[in-house]
Amino acid sequence: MSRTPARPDPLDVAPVIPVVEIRERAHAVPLARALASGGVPIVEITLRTPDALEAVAAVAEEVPEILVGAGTVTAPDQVRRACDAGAQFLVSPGTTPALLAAMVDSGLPVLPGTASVSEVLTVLEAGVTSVKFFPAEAAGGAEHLRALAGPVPEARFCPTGGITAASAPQYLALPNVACVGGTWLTPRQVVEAEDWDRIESLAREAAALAPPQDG
Ligand SMILES: O=C[C@H](O)COP(=O)(O)O
Ligand SMILES: CC(=O)C(=O)O
Repeated sequence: MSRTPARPDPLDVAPVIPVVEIRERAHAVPLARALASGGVPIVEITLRTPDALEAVAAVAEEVPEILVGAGTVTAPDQVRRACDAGAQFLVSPGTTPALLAAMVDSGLPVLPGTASVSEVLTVLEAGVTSVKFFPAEAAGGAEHLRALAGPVPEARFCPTGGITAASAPQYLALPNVACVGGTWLTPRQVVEAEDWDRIESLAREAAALAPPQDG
């Protein structure tokens, strides 16, 4: 009998989840390889570009050393398409009952987006404890998350939105933050120049921000 191997929680892979918009399909595989070589074996490809699902599929197929997820999942029908493409986790910027149900039903690890205590409670009610906090800087930053550690200690966060290499450590120091998300590892001009060495070096710096935490 074959078994589907358990997939790691995306929060436990690296201190940073790189959030990537793929504008050229051919960039997906070398970019993923550069992140993994730099010590960040995880990437969230946002479903914001025409080639995003094919990029997810290419990375899932050709870069087994990285965990590839689909981000910007905003509607239930995108969940099936992301699963069919081979996504290994799903990320949404926000949460609705229908979207949350579809994400949970997928059986994949999920990172639903929240910006309020009520949204966090909704996600916890669905049995999900890995939670995205978006848009982190605009929605209250590290102070917001520090305030949540008392009333909802079971929620583990990946704050995303406006975070940089300079601001990441203040989030990573919080007990309820497992990792942060951000685009700073993959600047658009660096990707367009296909400067994969630079991406690898940015990943190396990000990997050194903090060790991955145990589940
Ligand atoms: O929407 C964009 C990402 O979720 C975060 O981007 P950022 O790290 O550039 O703020
Ligand atoms: C905001 C984000 O990272 C997403 O669109 O999933």
